[in-house]
Amino acid sequence: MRIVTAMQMKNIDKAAIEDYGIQEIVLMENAGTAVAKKVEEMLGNIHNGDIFIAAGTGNNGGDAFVAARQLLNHGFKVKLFVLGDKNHFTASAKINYDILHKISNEIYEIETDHDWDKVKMALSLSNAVLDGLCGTGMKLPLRAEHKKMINLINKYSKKTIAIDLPSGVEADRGEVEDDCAVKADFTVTLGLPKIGSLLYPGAAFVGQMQVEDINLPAALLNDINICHKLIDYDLIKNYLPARPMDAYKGSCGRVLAIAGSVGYTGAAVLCTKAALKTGAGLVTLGTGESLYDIFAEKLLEIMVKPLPEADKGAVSTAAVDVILPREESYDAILLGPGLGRNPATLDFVQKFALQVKKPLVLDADAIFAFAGQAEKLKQCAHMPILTPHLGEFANLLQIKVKDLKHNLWQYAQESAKEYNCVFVVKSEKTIVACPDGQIFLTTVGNPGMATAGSGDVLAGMITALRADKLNTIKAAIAGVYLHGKAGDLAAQEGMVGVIASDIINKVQMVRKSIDVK
Ligand SMILES: NC(=O)C1=CN([C@@H]2O[C@H](COP(=O)(O)OP(=O)(O)OC[C@H]3O[C@@H](n4cnc5c(N)ncnc54)[C@H](O)[C@@H]3O)[C@@H](O)[C@H]2O)[C@H](O)CC1
Ligand SMILES: [K+]
Repeated sequence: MRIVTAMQMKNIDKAAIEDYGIQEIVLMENAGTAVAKKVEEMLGNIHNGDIFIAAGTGNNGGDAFVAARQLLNHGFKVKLFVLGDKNHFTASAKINYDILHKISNEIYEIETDHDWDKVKMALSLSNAVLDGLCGTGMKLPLRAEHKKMINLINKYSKKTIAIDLPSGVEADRGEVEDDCAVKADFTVTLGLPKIGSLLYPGAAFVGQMQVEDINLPAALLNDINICHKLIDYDLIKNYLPARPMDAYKGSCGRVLAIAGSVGYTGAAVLCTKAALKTGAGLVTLGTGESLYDIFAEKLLEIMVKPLPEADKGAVSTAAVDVILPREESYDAILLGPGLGRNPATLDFVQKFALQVKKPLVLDADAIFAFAGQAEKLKQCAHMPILTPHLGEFANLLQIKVKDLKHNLWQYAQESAKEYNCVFVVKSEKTIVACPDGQIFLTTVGNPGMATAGSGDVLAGMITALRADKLNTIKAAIAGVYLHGKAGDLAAQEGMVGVIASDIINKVQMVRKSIDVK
C-alpha cells in the first residue's frame, strides 16, 4: 500500500474532482459514513450511546458533520462542538454544517468559559469521542483552544476515534508539539495512510489504523508517482519462493560474511547464523586468522576462513588477494558486523568493496570505512545495500544525527540516488531508501528488538536473501520484513528481554508462514 504526504493526498482529491468529476462533497459523504460505521462498530452493543464530537471548520470537521448525521439517524445522541471561525468553513464543510443544524440542536460553538464547562460535561457523559478537529490541513503549532480541547479529550480518555489523523499529529513527519495530540483508540484514515501517522511520535497517537478508500479511483491510489510504500505482507508475499525439490546447498545462496574482531566475535556468529536460518545453503565466515580457533569451536554449520590480519583479529588489506580469486564461490558478500575499526581493516574494506564483482551488503564498521567518502560506493560492481543505524548514517554523510532525524526521508532518498545504494536505515521505524526515489516503511518490529546484535542479524538475513537470487531492493525489503516479523514473534514471550538469538530462532517460522506455496 502506498503512503502519502498531505500534499499528495490533496492532489489525489483534486484529480478525483477534476479528472473524474467526483465532487468533494461526495468524498466527504463517503468519509463521514465510513467514520460513523467505525463508531458504531467500536461501541458494539451500545446502540443509543452518547457521542462527543469535536469538529474544526475544515474538511476534517466536514467529515465529522457527516458522521454526526449518520449517527443521529442510527439513534445515537450526539453533542458536537465546533472549534474555529464559523465564517471560515470550507465549502463542503459548510454544506454539511448547515444540514446538521437542520437535524440537531446539539451543535455548540465554544466562545465562553461556560461553553468549556459544557464540553467537560458532555465529555464526562459520553460513551465515545470522535475527533474531527483537524487532519492533513493542520500546520503546527496548534492554536491554544485546540490544545485545550485535545487535552480535555485525553483527560476524559473515552473510547476515541480520530478522523484521518489524530488532531495534533503533523501529516508529513508525524511531529507532535508538547505531546499534545488526541490519543486515539482507532484512526480511520481516508484514501491512503499519511506518512505522519506511521512515524513516531505521531504513530503513538494513532491506535489501530483503518484505511478507507472512500471510493477514490484505484488508479489514483496506485499512482506510480507516489513512491512511498508500506513494507507489509501484501508487498512481499510473492518475493520468497518455496524451496524447489531439486535444491542443493549450492543452489540456495552462498554467503561470505567478513566479520568479527577481538571483543566482537558475537556479531560474526549472529550474522552468519542469521544467514543460515534465513535459508542460505552455504555460509562462510572470513575473519582474522588468530580468531580462527574461537570460531571453529563455536560454529558447526558455518565454514570459517582465516584471513591475513594486521593486529590480532584485525583483517588486513592482504585479505583482498586471498578472497578475490575465490569470489565465484559466493553469491553475496556481507562486510562489517563486529569487524572493528583498525585502519588496516578499514583500508581492506574500501579496497575489497571496490574490486569485488559480487553483490555486497555493508553493515556497521564497513559503513564507517566510507565515512565522508560515500561517493566511492558508486564504484561497487553491483548496487550495494547499506544497513546503517541513524548514527552510522549520519557519520557516513558527515552530518549531525539531529539534522538527519529532522529530514531523514529526504536525506535517505537523496543519498540513495546520489550514491546508487539501497539504504536500510534502522530506527524505531526502519526505512528502505532506493536510488529510484522509492522509500519503503516497515510495519513490523517492536522496541524489544533494540538489543545488541539485532542489526547483525538483519545484515545476515538480507545477505542470505540477496545471495538467494532476490534483487537488491527486494532482498532489503524482504529482510526488513522477515526480521521485524521474527522480532514480533520473539516479543510474544515478553518484549523486554528479547535478545538477537531469539530473533534468529523465529526466522524459520516466519519464512514458513510467507514462503510462496
Ligand atoms: N483524503 C480525502 O480524499 C479526503 C479527505 N477529507 C478530509 O479533509 C481533511 C483535510 O481538510 P482541510 O480542510 O484541508 O484541513 P483540515 O480540516 O485537516 O484542517 C483545517 C482545520 O484545522 C484548523 N487548523 C489548521 N491548523 C491549525 C493549528 N495549527 N491549530 C489549530 N487548528 C488548526 C483549521 O482552522 C481548520 O479548522 C482531511 O484530513 C480529511 O479528513 C475530505 O473530507 C474528504 C476527502
Ligand atoms: K482528526
